[in-house]
Amino acid sequence: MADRVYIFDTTLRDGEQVPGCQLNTVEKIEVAKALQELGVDVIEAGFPVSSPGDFNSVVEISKAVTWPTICALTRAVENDIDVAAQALKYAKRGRIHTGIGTSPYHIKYKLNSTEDEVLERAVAAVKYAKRYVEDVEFYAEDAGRSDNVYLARVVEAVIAAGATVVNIPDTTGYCLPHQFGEKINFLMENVSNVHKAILSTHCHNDLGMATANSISGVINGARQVEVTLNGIGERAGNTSLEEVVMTLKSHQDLNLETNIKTQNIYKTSRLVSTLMNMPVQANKAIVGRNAFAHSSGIHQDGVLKNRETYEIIDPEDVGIKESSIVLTARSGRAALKHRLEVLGYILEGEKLDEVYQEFLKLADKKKDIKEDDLLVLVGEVEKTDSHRIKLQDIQVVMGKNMEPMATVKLNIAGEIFKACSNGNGPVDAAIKAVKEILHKNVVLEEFLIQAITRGSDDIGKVHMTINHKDSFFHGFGANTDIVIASVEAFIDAINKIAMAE
Ligand SMILES: CC(=O)SCCNC(=O)CCNC(=O)[C@H](O)C(C)(C)COP(=O)(O)OP(=O)(O)OC[C@H]1O[C@@H](n2cnc3c(N)ncnc32)[C@H](O)[C@@H]1OP(=O)(O)O
Ligand SMILES: CC(C)C(=O)C(=O)O
Ligand SMILES: [Mg+2]
Repeated sequence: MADRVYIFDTTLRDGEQVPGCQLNTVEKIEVAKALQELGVDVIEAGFPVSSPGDFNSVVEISKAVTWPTICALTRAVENDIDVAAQALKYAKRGRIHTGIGTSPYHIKYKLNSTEDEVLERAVAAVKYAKRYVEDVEFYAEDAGRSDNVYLARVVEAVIAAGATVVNIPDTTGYCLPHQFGEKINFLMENVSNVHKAILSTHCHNDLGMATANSISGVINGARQVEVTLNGIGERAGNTSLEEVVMTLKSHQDLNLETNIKTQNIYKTSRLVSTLMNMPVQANKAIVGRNAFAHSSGIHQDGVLKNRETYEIIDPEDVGIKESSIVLTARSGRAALKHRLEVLGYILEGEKLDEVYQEFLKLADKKKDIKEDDLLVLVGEVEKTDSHRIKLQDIQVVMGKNMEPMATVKLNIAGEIFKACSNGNGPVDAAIKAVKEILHKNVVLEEFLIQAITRGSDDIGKVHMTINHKDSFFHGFGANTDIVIASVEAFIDAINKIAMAE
C-alpha cells in the first residue's frame, strides 16, 4: 500500500507574504474553501499576532472550513502563542505552528543568542503551545543551513516536549536536493524519538530547487510537504503544490500518495492568481499557459498521433480540458491539417500544400495563427482560384512630409501590368495605380478597416463597396499589411464586376 504524504498549504500565510498579494478576509475564506475542495490536509491560515486583520481571517477561516486542520503561525514567544490559540478558537482541528531559527546566522545575528538558549526557547514554546492544542508543529527556521548534529538535538527535544510535526525549512532555498535529502535522512536515523512525530519539508525556491528538495525530503522519510499554489511566497517563492502532487502522482514507483483531487488544481491555481493579482508565468510547470501547449511541428505531429509522445501528464488530470496545438511558423502540415479539420475543412495533398505555403508566409509575420486567420487563409486560397485579376506585387513609399507613391503590378489572366501613382495616403496611391491599369470607371462608396484578432501583428480586414454603373460591388481583403488588404479588397470588387458583366 502507498504511504500517505500530507499536504500542508501555506498559500494564505507564506504565499500571502508576497508584496501586493495581501487578501481581505472574504477573499481568504474563498481560497480556504477552494483548498478544502482541493483536498489539502492542513491550511496555514495566517500569523494571528501580526495584525487584527490576520487574526480575524484565522477566526473566520476556522469557522468556514469543516475538515482540514487550520494552522496558525507564531514565533517562540508566549504572546504570539496566546493570540494564535485565541484565533483558533473555532477550528474543528487547530494546530499551532511555533518555532525559532536554528542556523548560526539566525542564532547569532537575528536572535543574538546561543545554541543552548535557542534550544531552551524551542522546548518552552512547544510546551506552552501544548497547553492550548494537542497538535503542535515546530519549525527550525533556516534548518537548510543549520548544523545537522545541533538540528537533531533540537528536533529530539521538541518531540519530547510534545511536537506532533517537526518542520525542517530550507528557509533561504540554499540546499541542493541531495543535501536536503541527506539532512532528512540524518534526522530519521539520529533522532531517537523521530517515529513519534512527522517530519515536514518547507522549501523555498531561491535557486529554483524547492520542488526537487521537497521530493528529496519525502524520499528520505518526510511525510508532510509545505506548499503554496503556483509556488508563491517570500522572495522567489515556496514549493508549489501542483508540482509536488503531480510528481508523486506521475512517479507511482515512489509508492507515495496524497489526498489531492488533482482535477481541481487548475481552477484553484487560477483563483489564487486572480485574487492575488499574481500572474502565473506562461511556462510554469503544470498550471502555466504553455504547460500543455505544443507549438512546433514535430511535437504537434507526435502529440496528434499519440498524446504521450510529448506529454507525461494528461491535462484532464489537473482540470485542463485538453492540450493545445498552437500554430506558428514552426508548425508543420499535420498541425495545420488538424486545426483546419476542427474548423470543418478537410484538406489533403496539393490543396493542403497550397494553404500551408500561405500559412507559412502569414506565420512568419505573425506570432501565432488564430482560427480567424485560418478561415481567412482558406477563403483566400479558394478565392484566388476564381480571380481573373490578381495582385502580383506592390510597393509603397511614404513618410512624414512626403507624398506617398505606390507601384503596383497586376496579373491579368497571366499577363503582367505595371503602374505608379501618388495619392493622399498610401491606400489612395495604391488604388489609383490599380485604376490606372484597369481604366474602370468606379467610385469608392465605403471603406472599412478592422483588426481581426488582437495585437499590432494581427491581420487587418478590409471591406470595400464600389459603385459601377449604379450597381454596388463588395470586395474583401485581409493581410497583416492594411495597404495590401485594401488593394486586394478593391481588386476583389473589380473581379466581381467582371464576373457580373
Ligand atoms: C521565515 C518566515 O516566513 S517567518 C514569518 C514571517 N512573517 C512575518 O514576519 C509576518 C508577521 N510579522 C509581524 O507582523 C511582526 O514582525 C511581528 C508582529 C511578528 C513582530 O513585530 P515586532 O515586535 O515589531 O518585531 P520585528 O518584526 O521588528 O522584529 C522581530 C523580532 O522577533 C524576533 N524573532 C524573530 N523570529 C523569532 C522567533 N521565531 N522566535 C522568537 N523571536 C523571534 C527577532 O529577533 C526580533 O526581535 P528583537 O526585536 O528583539 O530583535
Ligand atoms: C515560518 C517558517 C516555517 C518559514 O516560513 C520558513 O522557514 O521559510
Ligand atoms: Mg517560508
